[in-house]
Amino acid sequence: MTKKQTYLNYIDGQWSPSLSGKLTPSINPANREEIVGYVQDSAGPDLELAVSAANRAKGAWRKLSGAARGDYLFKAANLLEARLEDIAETMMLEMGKTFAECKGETARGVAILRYYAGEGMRKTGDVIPSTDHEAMMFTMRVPLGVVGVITPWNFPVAIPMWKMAPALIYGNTVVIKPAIETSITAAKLLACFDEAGFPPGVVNMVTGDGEVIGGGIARHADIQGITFTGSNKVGKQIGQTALARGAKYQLEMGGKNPLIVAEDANLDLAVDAAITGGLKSTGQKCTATSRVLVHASIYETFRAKLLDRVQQLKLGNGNDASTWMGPCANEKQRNTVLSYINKGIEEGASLLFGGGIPDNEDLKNGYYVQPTVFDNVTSSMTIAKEEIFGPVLALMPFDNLEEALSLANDVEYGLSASIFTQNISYILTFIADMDAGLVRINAETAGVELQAPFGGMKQSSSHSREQGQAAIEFFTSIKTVFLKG
Ligand SMILES: NC(=O)C1=CN([C@@H]2O[C@H](COP(=O)(O)OP(=O)(O)OC[C@H]3O[C@@H](n4cnc5c(N)ncnc54)[C@H](O)[C@@H]3O)[C@@H](O)[C@H]2O)C=CC1
Ligand SMILES: O=C(O)CCC(=O)C(=O)O
Repeated sequence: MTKKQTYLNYIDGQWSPSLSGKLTPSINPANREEIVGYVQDSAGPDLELAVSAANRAKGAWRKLSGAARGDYLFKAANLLEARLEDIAETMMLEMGKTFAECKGETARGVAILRYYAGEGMRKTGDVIPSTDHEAMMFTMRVPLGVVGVITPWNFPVAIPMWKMAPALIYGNTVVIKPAIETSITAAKLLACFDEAGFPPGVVNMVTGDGEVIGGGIARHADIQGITFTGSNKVGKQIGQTALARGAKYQLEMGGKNPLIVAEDANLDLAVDAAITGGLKSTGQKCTATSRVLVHASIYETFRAKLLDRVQQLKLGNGNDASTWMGPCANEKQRNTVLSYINKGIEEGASLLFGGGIPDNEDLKNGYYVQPTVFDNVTSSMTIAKEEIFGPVLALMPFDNLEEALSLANDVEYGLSASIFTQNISYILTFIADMDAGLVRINAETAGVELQAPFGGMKQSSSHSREQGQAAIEFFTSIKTVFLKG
């Protein structure tokens, strides 16, 4: 057996082992016996070194022009593009998505870097007329300082990139703590920044336990901004810790996203959207469809078409080109999904398909769970309310659009939502009355575009927006300048 590689922290422009001397294996969720490699199980003193390095680097980095910072991002983008296959394969091995999805996501990472590299040349302020005709008044955007980036395992390239790239282009230095499950992918991303020649301390990565390193970032007095994507529980803790010490924070958390299928919908397209939006990436997207609300007049036809398709989905290792859906990303996640499925059954929903661990011999070493469809779901059931983050669809009938929207909005989350219809009045009502940060018409609930603002309403986010030009709002402060000769 070949010895698996150990990946290091990246601090102050150097690859360094944790002072703790401890390592954590990264396990392939498609085969729990396969160790992908080892990453540093870091402790507080490692974080201390990274934050000090970022703090030392921030003065010179913010003084560079946006164009100069953009040049570094362009170089990192080119390196990521050149390593796309390797990084995509690492992502697949660490979290189980299909190779095609991993390649798509890595290409998205390249595009995000290029988009924000270009932002370095765009305006960062406004001229505002002063009441004093001899004075000039304008705003300028200034960086926060050191930004802590805490990311999950479900988009191991895209999420770090859509947080790090805007943080850097607007003049901040960064300390990232990726999810432990996908820390090798993160190390390979950081290698692109290293080889792009970023000055030491501008980007730093410390891998390790969520509470120790992520919590350490939230508490650290020298970190002025924290951007987080992950669970609602951890997000709220980070928000409270940051608020208590006056740091800026941005939280992107869960969703319980509805897909509404009106009586005039193109049923084949709506079925496609329910399947790809709900089950691709094994349902592990905050934008995944989890509730499918179908008009009563077409409910049975839709259900039959959906079941027919779901039964044909092929589970397997992401490296097999015929695989449609991989495993859950880790054992804890599979246990969570199975416990939600059991809750659905206990609370009286009808299990139409799936509901358990597949019994195929070739899948027994992975954290697989069958794609699952429930019928007779009511909005008071746990599976209709809480984020499952797994391949589980809950079908619910409705009689009119008003009822559909009331069901769709009857959850604590408000991230994304879709409707399938050709009826312009339904479309306008849906756009106006759906409480979600992302509303999509005749398209699945998942899939965001990097140049547009992304974020949720209600409990889905801390109400700021990521991506596109909206990112400038979080990663900078506004300075208003009054200038008189
Ligand atoms: N919105 C999204 O895209 C995501 C949502 N989730 C939701 O969260 C559930 C649990 O997944 P987890 O991986 O356990 O998410 P998590 O919220 O525990 O982890 C996300 C990130 O936060 C870090 N973290 C964990 N505890 C922390 C703490 N006390 N302080 C600071 N940072 C901490 C983790 O190490 C990771 O980097 C999923 O079932 C899903 O419902 C998970 C991943 C992504
Ligand atoms: O749907 C997407 O492309 C993005 C989803 C996402 O941001 C997430 O799951 O964290």
